[in-house]
Amino acid sequence: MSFSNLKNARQSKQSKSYVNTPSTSGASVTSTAATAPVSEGSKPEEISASGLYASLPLHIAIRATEETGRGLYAKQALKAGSVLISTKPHASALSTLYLESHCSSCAAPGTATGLKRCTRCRTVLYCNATCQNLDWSIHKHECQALQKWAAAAPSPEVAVPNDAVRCLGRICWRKRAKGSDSIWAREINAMQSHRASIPASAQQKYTHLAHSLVRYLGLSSPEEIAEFGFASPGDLVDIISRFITNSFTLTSPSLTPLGVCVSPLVALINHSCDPNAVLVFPRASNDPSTQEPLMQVVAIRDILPGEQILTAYVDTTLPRTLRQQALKEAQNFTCACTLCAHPPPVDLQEVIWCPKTCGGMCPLPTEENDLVRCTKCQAVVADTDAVLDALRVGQEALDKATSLQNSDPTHAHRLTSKMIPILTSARIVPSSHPLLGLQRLHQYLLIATLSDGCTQERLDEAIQVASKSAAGISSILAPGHPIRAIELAELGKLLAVDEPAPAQPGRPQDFPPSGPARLKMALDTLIRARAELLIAFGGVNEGGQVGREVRESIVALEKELGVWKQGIKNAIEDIPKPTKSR
Ligand SMILES: C[S@@+](CC[C@H](N)C(=O)[O-])C[C@H]1O[C@@H](n2cnc3c(N)ncnc32)[C@H](O)[C@@H]1O
Repeated sequence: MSFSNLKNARQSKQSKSYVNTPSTSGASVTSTAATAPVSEGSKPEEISASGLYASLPLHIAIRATEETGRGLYAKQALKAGSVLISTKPHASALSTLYLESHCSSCAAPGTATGLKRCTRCRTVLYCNATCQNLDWSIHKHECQALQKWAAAAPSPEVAVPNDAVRCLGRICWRKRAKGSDSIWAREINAMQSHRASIPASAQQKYTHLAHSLVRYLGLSSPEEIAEFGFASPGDLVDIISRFITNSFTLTSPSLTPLGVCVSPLVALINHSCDPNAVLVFPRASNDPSTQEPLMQVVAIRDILPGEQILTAYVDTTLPRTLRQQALKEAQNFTCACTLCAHPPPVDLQEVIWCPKTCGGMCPLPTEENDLVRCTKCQAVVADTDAVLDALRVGQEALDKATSLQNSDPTHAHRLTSKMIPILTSARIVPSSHPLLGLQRLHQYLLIATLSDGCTQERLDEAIQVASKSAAGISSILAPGHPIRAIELAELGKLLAVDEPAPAQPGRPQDFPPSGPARLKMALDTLIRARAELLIAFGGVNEGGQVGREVRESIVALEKELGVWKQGIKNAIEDIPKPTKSR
């Protein structure tokens, strides 16, 4: 495989992400339709969809409980790898970083012939006229708003509003066009709003978003606000609250966060840190320009009849304390899933190796509790201050490198290169935070440097880092989780890249191996990756775009290895047979 096949494999997973953020409880739902009449206890109660959600499949029901409000439930057994919901979002917007490189209609990356730029606003680009025409009914409003925004911008850095403002603008224009009584608008209004319980810490965010939206939509009078079906400025806060609570990260088929999108149906799904389903954008459609971006909810475990369908709102590679903190801050609820309520005695997301190297592990020390022991040999960790220091600087470096990854990748790479050995020497286990995050970011930055020149040294280093990331991820995420499947696919693809200067025969090299052994390892890894991709991105989608690419690589590698084996066979047959000596 040539190096170019690796491009687009994965870019950063570390950038800002949207989640479908929840509010306090079912009682605070202010929806106008399909609102949850919450049950007395925790027994889920079936509720009517009130004519909404045309794409709700027959095998899924909307039910509600006192504790979590509405949710989606399986009416029949659902197999891992089956696509539970497939729907186009009501609205989506690319983040500013991707406006130049992706189509603003179908979210595909630019092709070799290049994307076509809107000649009026010069801000959005499209694959072709089909994509442009499909987007025109909304973009015609957006186009003018973007031009006005750019003309008034004090500097080029703020010449385009952020994706949240642009997505909200798209929702408002579409709502105005369809009418407040349309099913489309009723579905938007049925999404949960936190207007009544906005935490003080979030007030500034809401105010800023509201000001930006008013400016972007060009609203200057109550009459203009009314045109969008808002009875008062308070209704504007409501739509912002619904957006913040229910928006999702729009991702590429390899999980790169590309922007934001909203689907009222998918927003009915509640959260678990141990989810049985995932939300992905596999690019499954046969008619990409008209259907994409297509959101799909895929079961990653077998789901029983009556079981609730649950996805994770937060990055589940993070330790429990950070997940809980993120859910509380952004979504105002305390997660009581099995992983949070009954954490395992050794949580692989926050552990160090035993100081006596017995093979056991110790929980991470904290400022409050610095007396920690190996759970296997009971050895006490003596150097807790050093571990705490390493964790603190590791977190700082991860935050800094994450923020610099696109603007100054060299600096970000220096930071990850420096920090990984420090955390490793503090005996942090590779699946633990923040080492895993640093490792994954380092891998992304290394792969990016390969495009400047793929030397054997750089390629081998990228493979070593990818292998550690894949091992760390595999120890904490279940088989078939998309992050795990993509990590394995990336490792396999790196192993399959043609070696610029393979190690000479006879020169032993531990890892990665060279020559045919490397190809065999690539093949095995890609076969494992494909099995997981078929679950993560749906069997009917053949594992999505990445699954289809991996299948092609497997076929190519099998051929290559076949040629090699045949070559050996031929060479053996060509060796003249020793003649019998007299
Ligand atoms: C995106 S909505 C999900 C659908 C929502 N239950 C509804 O009725 O519209 C997020 C909200 O659901 C609730 N929720 C979701 N997962 C929860 C969980 N694990 N525990 C408690 N509440 C949860 C929270 O109230 C949250 O504000």
